[in-house]
Amino acid sequence: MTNATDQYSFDVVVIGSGPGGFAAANRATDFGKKVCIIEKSHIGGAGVINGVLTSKTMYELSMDYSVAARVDRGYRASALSVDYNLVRNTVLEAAREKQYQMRSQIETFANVSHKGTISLITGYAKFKDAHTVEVDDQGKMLTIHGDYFIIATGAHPRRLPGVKTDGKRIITSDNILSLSKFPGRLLIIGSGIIGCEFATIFSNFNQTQVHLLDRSNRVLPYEDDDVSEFVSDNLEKNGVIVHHTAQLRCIREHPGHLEVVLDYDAGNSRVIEVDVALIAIGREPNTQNIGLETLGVTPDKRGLIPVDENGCVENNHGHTHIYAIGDVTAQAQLYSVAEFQGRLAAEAIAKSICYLPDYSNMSTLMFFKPEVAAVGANEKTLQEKNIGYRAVFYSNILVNRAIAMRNTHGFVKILVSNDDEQRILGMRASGPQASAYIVAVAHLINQGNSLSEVLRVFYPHPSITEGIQESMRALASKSIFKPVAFPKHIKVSEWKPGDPKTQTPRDEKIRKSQKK
Ligand SMILES: Cc1cc2nc3c(=O)[nH]c(=O)nc-3n(C[C@H](O)[C@H](O)[C@H](O)COP(=O)(O)OP(=O)(O)OC[C@H]3O[C@@H](n4cnc5c(N)ncnc54)[C@H](O)[C@@H]3O)c2cc1C
Ligand SMILES: NC(=O)c1ccc[n+]([C@@H]2O[C@H](COP(=O)([O-])OP(=O)(O)OC[C@H]3O[C@@H](n4cnc5c(N)ncnc54)[C@H](O)[C@@H]3O)[C@@H](O)[C@H]2O)c1
Repeated sequence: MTNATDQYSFDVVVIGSGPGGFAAANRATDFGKKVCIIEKSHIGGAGVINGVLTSKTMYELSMDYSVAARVDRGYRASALSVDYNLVRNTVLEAAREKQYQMRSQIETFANVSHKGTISLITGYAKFKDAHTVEVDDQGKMLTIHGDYFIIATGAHPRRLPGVKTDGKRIITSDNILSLSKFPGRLLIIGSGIIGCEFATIFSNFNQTQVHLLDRSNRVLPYEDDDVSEFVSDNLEKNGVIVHHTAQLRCIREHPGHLEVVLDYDAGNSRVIEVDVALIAIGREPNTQNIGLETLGVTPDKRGLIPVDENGCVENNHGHTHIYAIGDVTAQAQLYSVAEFQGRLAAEAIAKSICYLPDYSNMSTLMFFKPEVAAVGANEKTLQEKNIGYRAVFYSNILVNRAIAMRNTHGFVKILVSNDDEQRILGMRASGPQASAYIVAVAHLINQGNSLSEVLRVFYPHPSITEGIQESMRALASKSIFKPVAFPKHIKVSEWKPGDPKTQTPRDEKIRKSQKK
């Protein structure tokens, strides 16, 4: 770092220390680069605070609590209680643990005896020109010059028009840790991943009556109907009141409570009382007010920065020396994607690209009860692209390890190409360990493997993954347990272009229930 009257120069300037920025900075040191990370707030971004690590810590605690509360397993905990402040302290302890690891790494590479170095600068960064950013550290201005820049500024919760958040009673996921106690009654607006995860967490602790507003009749609207229905039913079993096909008309603030008016597609309305409303209707990229206009870069209508396959930002004149990664780009808003893209940008700057991302093997873990894991294509995406497939559903009811766990609520659903090769295209899995074994199928997809590769291997017994092998055998009509004997638990189907889209009788069922 060279310092001349608060002016600093670096090979690579990274804006944002979330999973994308942190990975990019550290990979750049592998190439001997002098790097700085500029962070306006918490180190680790949404990868740590008010995001992945804090929500997952809270999830794990809530799952432990819900297991401890069970009375059907031969044991019974007595006088079980939970205190929000103590839960919050444990969550913050987990976040601090990770942040100290990140800071230890940065301090190690602040040492100039290393070939590559990292400096951490605190403040809000904004481009002044193509090679300069200004950093505002609470009024103290710094000027940072860079040969290359990596924009990793992440995303923030989308605002709901007409509803103002106050961080106390009307909140977003950024304010969960500011709550001082479990809300008695919580309305969650938005039934995507964040909405369903917090519905799971708060219902697990069993201190809160949870209402989940689902404006369509599908929670997780991008997943196949059977998966969406499975998740929705589980939320309801856990005590969540799911308001399908409901639109929020307004929230009226009273001194002791919030009055919420919901309008259902069926024509009726309902007024409910809650203590806290959590808005979780998606996240928008942090691309405003960072000086993109000075670079000639125009975000798309969703605010995303246009990039090439390496993450290089394109302006009106073509490629630039600026990269954008993670939640500010068009790919999925996931930790693993931000991290991969960060590493790739650093490699591209060093002209040493190792691997380009193959998004067909991208996986997502969803922290519900039970957990759900997804990799590759689902039926919806294949039908949209007119790609034929065969599908198999195999319930954990038939998997010995799940039987031993007394935990058979789950399944694997695998899609393969509808040809002789039967290449694996995607999997959805739920139940114990689904988040751990999904990556095995990601590898199979990445290697272009087919059903036969799975049939060749010894699957250890008793393991949850035996469901994967038995489901593949069922697709090949070679399974040990037969679909004809267990029609609800082993299902094989196929879809060809021209066939009607897959449907469930759910729409009618929900319309009837809302009219009651
Ligand atoms: C509640 C929640 C739970 C989630 N759970 C999961 C999960 O289980 N799995 C998963 O894969 N993903 C999950 N995500 C998504 C994941 O957090 C993001 O995809 C990921 O953090 C994106 O990384 P990023 O580096 O692009 O941005 P971020 O993590 O958002 O980091 C951006 C950083 O840039 C900083 N910054 C912004 N503007 C400036 C500026 N102008 N100057 C300086 N600094 C700036 C911010 O302060 C922030 O620290 C979750 C998100 C939320 C909100
Ligand atoms: N486990 C994970 O991987 C994980 C966990 C949390 C978040 N994330 C990431 O964070 C991103 C944001 O999560 P999210 O749940 O906020 O977004 P989302 O896109 O997953 O879901 C948003 C939901 O809000 C609904 N919605 C949108 N506008 C609405 C309105 N006006 N009224 C009512 N409902 C409305 C949508 O129909 C959808 O169901 C996700 O896309 C995901 O990539 C991932």
